[in-house]
Amino acid sequence: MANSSTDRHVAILVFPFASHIGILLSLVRRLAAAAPDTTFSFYNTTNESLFSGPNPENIKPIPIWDGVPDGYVFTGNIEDTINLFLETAEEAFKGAMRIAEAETGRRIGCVMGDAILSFACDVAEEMGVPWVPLWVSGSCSLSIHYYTDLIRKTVGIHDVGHENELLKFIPGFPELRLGDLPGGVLFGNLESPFSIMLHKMGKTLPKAAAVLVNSFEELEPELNKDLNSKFRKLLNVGPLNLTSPPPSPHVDKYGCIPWLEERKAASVAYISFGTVAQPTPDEVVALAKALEASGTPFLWSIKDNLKEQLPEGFLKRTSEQGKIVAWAPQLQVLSHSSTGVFITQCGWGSMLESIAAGIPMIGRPVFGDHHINGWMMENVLKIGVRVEGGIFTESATMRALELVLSRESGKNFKEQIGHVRELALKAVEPKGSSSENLKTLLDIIVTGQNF
Ligand SMILES: [O-]c1cc(O)cc2[o+]c(-c3ccc(O)cc3)c(O[C@@H]3O[C@H](CO)[C@H](O)[C@H](O)[C@H]3O)cc12
Ligand SMILES: O=c1ccn([C@@H]2O[C@H](COP(=O)(O)OP(=O)(O)O)[C@@H](O)[C@H]2O)c(=O)[nH]1
Repeated sequence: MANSSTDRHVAILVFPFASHIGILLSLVRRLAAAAPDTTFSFYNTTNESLFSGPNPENIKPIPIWDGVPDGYVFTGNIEDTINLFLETAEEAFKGAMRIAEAETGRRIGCVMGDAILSFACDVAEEMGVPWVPLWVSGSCSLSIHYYTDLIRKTVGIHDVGHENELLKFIPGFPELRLGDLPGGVLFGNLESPFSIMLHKMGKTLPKAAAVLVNSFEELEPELNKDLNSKFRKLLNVGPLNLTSPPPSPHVDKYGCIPWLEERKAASVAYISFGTVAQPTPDEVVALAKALEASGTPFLWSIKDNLKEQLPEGFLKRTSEQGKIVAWAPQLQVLSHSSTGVFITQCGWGSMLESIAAGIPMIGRPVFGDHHINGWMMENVLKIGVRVEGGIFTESATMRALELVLSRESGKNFKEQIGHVRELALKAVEPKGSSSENLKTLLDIIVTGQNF
């Protein structure tokens, strides 16, 4: 028996890696504020910092096991840790959901969560409640996971050597290089739990009451039109960095903003590769040489282990030109008037943040959805370029900096991303497409209607 709308209980299943957690929590904060009588149990491996800031009281954090056995020696490869988590996740979540129902005294009436956790569909079916997954990336990568079987059947599975072949049969993709597909579709380890989970997700999504995407309809109209015909409901509810900004602005621990204040307008290259990806040590050297040779002011968020790879004397020679930090308040940096270009790995969250700030990009995709995100950025949205050859060299990086920062082409990129930014801002206005979709979502999860 489903609860009444005054004592609804929604379970939120988290994929606790990369920026997935924060994106999902930002949506749940928005829903919890709009539905104060509904309980949202949020199942995550221990991550106290997430709930250190102000949170609606109707979000109940529920700890789950991360799947790492006692005494396990980490390999340093995040995919190994992800695979450990995925191997025990279904039972861990089921147990935690029973605890949440006992502690709240409320039966779970809807199962939401990261779309990667597609076993949640079976769990919801067993409970007789709707499944509402959130894909934290864009419709471009989501479409490829939906069409994975067709792609494999048509193209065949390859290891290497076919990267430059073109796909021309996926709706919404006029043509796409095989090398730009997410890992685990045709290339890479197709048998890893992570790849298997993404493949299963693509086949399970049509059973969802609604598929949520961290994007906005106007960004990928052709892709959304096709996926809308394949799923019961496709709801673009983003950009979530705009609809649901973090509860408290990031602390500027390393003084990035005061440093930017001293720089000329639109002159600074901000560099970051997200929370997981890293360029190779050789590329760190090439990027550093290009920045020094071009004289481009730079703000570089780089993990300490890579900082040691910087060229001898680079930090001293560029002490007036650039600033190196271990972490930057990225939203505030991208929004600062001194920032002129974002050198990024093309993570979806970072790309949306760059669009919201109106900052053109230079992309160096690393793994996952980065390549297809970079393809969108360069070829469809035309709001930046990917570095020639796909890896940083001194010459290719200097050409990209010149293209985006100092030529007429740079003005075109700035103008174009201004148009895309306007579309994003319009989508999250009270009558915008994403705001309307959020209302539909609330109907589904709170009143149990509209699906
Ligand atoms: O943290 C990750 C570690 C890893 O070994 C692989 C991935 O892959 C993906 C991924 C794979 C395929 C796909 O279509 C999308 C994503 C990861 O997702 C992260 O999603 C973020 C959404 O804002 C962002 O796009 C990141 O760049 C992705 O890495 C994570 C990992
Ligand atoms: O110095 C940094 C580096 C990254 N980020 C944030 O970390 C997230 C990275 O997400 P992205 O989609 O780029 O990739 P992921 O980390 O999921 O691989 C984004 O929200 C960034 O704003 C940040 O705040 N400061």
